[in-house]
Order: sequence, then C-alpha cells, then structure tokens
Amino acid sequence: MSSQGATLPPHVLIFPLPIQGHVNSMLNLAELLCLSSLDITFMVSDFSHTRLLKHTTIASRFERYAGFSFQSISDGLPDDHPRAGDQIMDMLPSTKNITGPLFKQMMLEKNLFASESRRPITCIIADGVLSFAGDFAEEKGIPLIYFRTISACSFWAYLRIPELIEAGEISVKGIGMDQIVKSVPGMEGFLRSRDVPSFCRVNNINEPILHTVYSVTEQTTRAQAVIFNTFEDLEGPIVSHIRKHIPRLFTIGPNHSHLKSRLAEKTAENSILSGSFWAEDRSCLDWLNAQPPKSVIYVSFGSITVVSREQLLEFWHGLVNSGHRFLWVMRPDSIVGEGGKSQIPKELEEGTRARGCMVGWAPQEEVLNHEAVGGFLTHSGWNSTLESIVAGVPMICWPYFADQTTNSRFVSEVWKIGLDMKDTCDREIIEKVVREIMKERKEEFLERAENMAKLARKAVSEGGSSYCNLDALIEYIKTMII
Ligand SMILES: O=c1ccn([C@@H]2O[C@H](COP(=O)(O)OP(=O)(O)O[C@H]3O[C@H](CO)[C@@H](O)[C@H](O)[C@H]3O)[C@@H](O)[C@H]2O)c(=O)[nH]1
Ligand SMILES: C[C@H]1CC[C@@H]2C(C(=O)O)=CO[C@@H](O)[C@@H]21
Repeated sequence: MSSQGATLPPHVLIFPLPIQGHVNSMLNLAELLCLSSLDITFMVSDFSHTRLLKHTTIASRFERYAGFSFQSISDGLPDDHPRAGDQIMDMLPSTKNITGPLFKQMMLEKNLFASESRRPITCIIADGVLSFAGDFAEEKGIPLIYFRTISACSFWAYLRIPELIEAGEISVKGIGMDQIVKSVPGMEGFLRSRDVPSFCRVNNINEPILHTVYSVTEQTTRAQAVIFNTFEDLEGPIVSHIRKHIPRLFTIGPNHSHLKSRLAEKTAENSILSGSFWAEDRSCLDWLNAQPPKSVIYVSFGSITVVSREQLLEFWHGLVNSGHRFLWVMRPDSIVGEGGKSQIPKELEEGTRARGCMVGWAPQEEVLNHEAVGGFLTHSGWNSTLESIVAGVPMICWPYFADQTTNSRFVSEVWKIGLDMKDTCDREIIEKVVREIMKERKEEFLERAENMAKLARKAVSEGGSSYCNLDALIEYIKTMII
C-alpha cells in the first residue's frame, strides 16, 4: 500500500437482511460510523434500494459522507413476491441460496470494493441472520461483527432453545402455553411458553424452523464481536447472560436516538431521518396538530404484519367503541383474505370520521414524538418498541410473530410500560386496553414510560453506556486493519 493508502480509514461493509426493521437500524449504524469518518459500503437489496430511492432522501442524506456508498444485490425473490406475512420467511432461504453466492462473486470480482481512495473491506458487519456473510468472512479471513437487530431478551431465549426442548418447555400444538418457563436464566419468574419467540410454537419438536432459528442464533457466537440495538439500563441483566457466550458484545442503542444525539453534537442538526420503503403520508401530522395533548392512540403493526378482515373489524370496533381518538397506519398490502376493506359497517365509518385518521404509512418517529400522541398499539417490532420508549409513549402490544412475543412480555411485565394482549383479537378486549392506557391507568404508565425515556436518552448522551460502547466499537474496528 502507498504511504497515502496507509492513512486510509477502515472500510466497513454493512449488510442487513433487506427488511424495513433491519435496514432502519443498520442504516442508523452506518451513519454513526460515517460520523467517525469510517468508509462504509452498505449492501442493500435491489428491491429495497429502489424503494428507498423512491420514497426517501437517502441519496442526499449520505452524499455528504465521501466514504459512503450503496451496493445493491438481489434478495433472491421475484419482484412481485409479497415480502410480508408468512411469506416473509422465504427471505431466509432466498438470501442464503441466491444472495449468498452472488455476494461472494461480487466481493471477489470487485476486489473487496477497494479503490484508489478506499481500502479493501477491513471488516464485515452483517445482520446476525445472514450466516453466508459469516462463512465468507471466515473463508477469506476478514474480521466479522454480527449485528442482530432484535432485542437481547428474544436473542437470549433463542440461544436457550436446546435447554427449552430438553425441559419440555416448547409448546407443541398449543399445549401448555401458560406454563412458566424455567430454562431461560433471568426470565424464570415471568416468561410463559407463549412469550418465547413465536418460532418456538410448533406442531412437533422436529419442525425445521425451530432448528433453523437456533442454528442462526448459535452461529452468531463465531463472530469477533456482536452488536445489539439496546441499552444497559433496559436489558443489562439479560445482556450479562449473553456475554458469557459472546464476551465482546456492544450495546449501542437505541440507534435512532443515538444517531440524533451524535448528529446534534457534530452538525447541530436534529432532523428525523427516514429510511421508509413506503411513501410517508405527512398529512397525519396536520391531523395530529388539531388534537389535544396525549389524546391519540397511534396504531401501527410495522412492515410485515398482515391482518384478516375479521381481525381488522375487531380492531376497528374496539378503537371506535373506546371513544378515544386514533391514528391508524394501514399498509396497502396489510389486509389479507376475502373482503378486505370493502363493506365497512356504517358505525365504523362514522366513528372514524369523528375521531380517527388512517394513512398507508406514517413518519412514525415524528408521530410518536408528537404531543398529541398518548399511546401506541404496536406489533412490538424491536424498532417500534425502542422508538416508543425514547418518545416516552406507553404501549399496547399485539405481537404478530418472531421476537415480538418476547418483547411484548418485557414491555408489560418487566419494564411495566404497557399492556400485552397477545393471542387475543377481540373488540371488547381492545376497547378495554385502550381505555386502560389512555385513561384509567394513564398517569401510572406515563410516569414509568417517561422514566425509561430519560434512561434511553442518557445512554446515548456523552458518557452514557451506549455512547461509550460505540466509541469502543469504533476503536475496535480500527484495530482490525492489518
Ligand atoms: O407507518 C410506519 C410504520 C413503521 N415505520 C417504521 O418502520 C420500522 C418498523 O420496524 P419494526 O418495528 O422493528 O417492525 P418490522 O418492520 O416488522 O421489523 C422486523 O424487524 C425487527 C428488527 O429485527 C423485528 O424486531 C421485527 O419482529 C420484524 O418484524 C420502524 O422503524 C418504524 O418507525 C414507519 O416509518 N412508518
Ligand atoms: C424473517 C424473520 C426471520 C428472522 C428475522 C428476525 C430475527 O430474529 O432476526 C426477526 O423477524 C424478522 O424480521 C426476520
């Protein structure tokens, strides 16, 4: 390397699973590393790249970092694949079998993205579920860091799958769902079978998904380090258990808030950055501007959840009957089965006209931070959970799948900043929990949510745990230059 080359910064390849929740937190990580002048190549799927370019200002957001570039690659699915609901699970085999070999070819053909001004990749930060990226890193001797974008609590439950099986604590055919699980240290008192990640609900113990999620989780331990989008005051006790298996573990979250805090420090900028795959309908902010403080329940089930017409109507009746104002995100592709949104009962249309607002996709962080919002009915995706925590907004949890079933239990039983209505979808229950969060127990939930928000903001401020851990991570990445 020339004498000028020797001074070049580390060059990190960041590679998320191309799903909204994964891309959002890894884009935030990418920008955090750009702020420390690291060179970044961000690998994104062709499908999500097109959407990002169409619906966001992502290109100009990253233009200011000379060392940043996007690379796009196929996710292995046809363009018209729904990438939602149960079919999202196709993403694991498609990325492994199609994206994996393409990635290897691209890395070799492009000489690890080396150029005159950039070193060849010095470190790969891959989504924890992309085991092929780990295989490639190992084969080529490139340092590997995994970033698992879910909560530490759900990761820890996954890592304990062999013990859960051994103890007979995996629920088979829905039996024993309320049994308290003893095989996940740190959760002995409150975790039921129904709260372990949903992939552990099987019809027989040999079901491939159970073994796939375990092996994907277990292989994480081969990385030189692992990153979690969480903070010590939130999940410290659980993280301590994981550290016995993964000693070099960096908790640097909540990433969206951390990025805001570092941007404010460096550039006096405090705008909210969007990585949305759908067009954000900002008219809901005008609607919110006209509502009283903390009067609105925000309803959104993230980027993957689908609901049947029956479930849609239960939610709708419950929300209208609660008498509270609501802002509801209904993704265009989120209603499945017969009927969809057609033939909506008159009372629901009237109730919505009087107190509701519906959009296809919202600027969620802005919505959660709007003073009119007093509660969040969420699917408990990890980003949504963290965004609600930072905004100090109590939650009603209706987990759909995966880590969400564990996140929602922590929200209700550990952090006590919300209610968990998992496995129910009944208009009377919805009406009741909305009233509880928005009125009857409002002060109690708000107080705890605001306390947790303070801890989250402290973690990402100078001297806070996530702030110091990010500095340590960057120093560690610098040592990887050979
Ligand atoms: O109208 C909306 C709705 C959502 N969002 C954003 O979309 C993201 C959604 O992420 P998340 O809440 O994590 O949900 P999913 O997209 O469903 O995330 C997937 O990825 C997460 C991280 O691995 C997992 O925790 C989830 O279970 C998994 O479904 C968040 O940043 C939201 O702010 C918007 O901007 N506008
Ligand atoms: C498609 C799902 C399989 C695993 C991923 C995940 C994780 O555990 O990291 C959570 O939910 C989904 O985003 C992914």
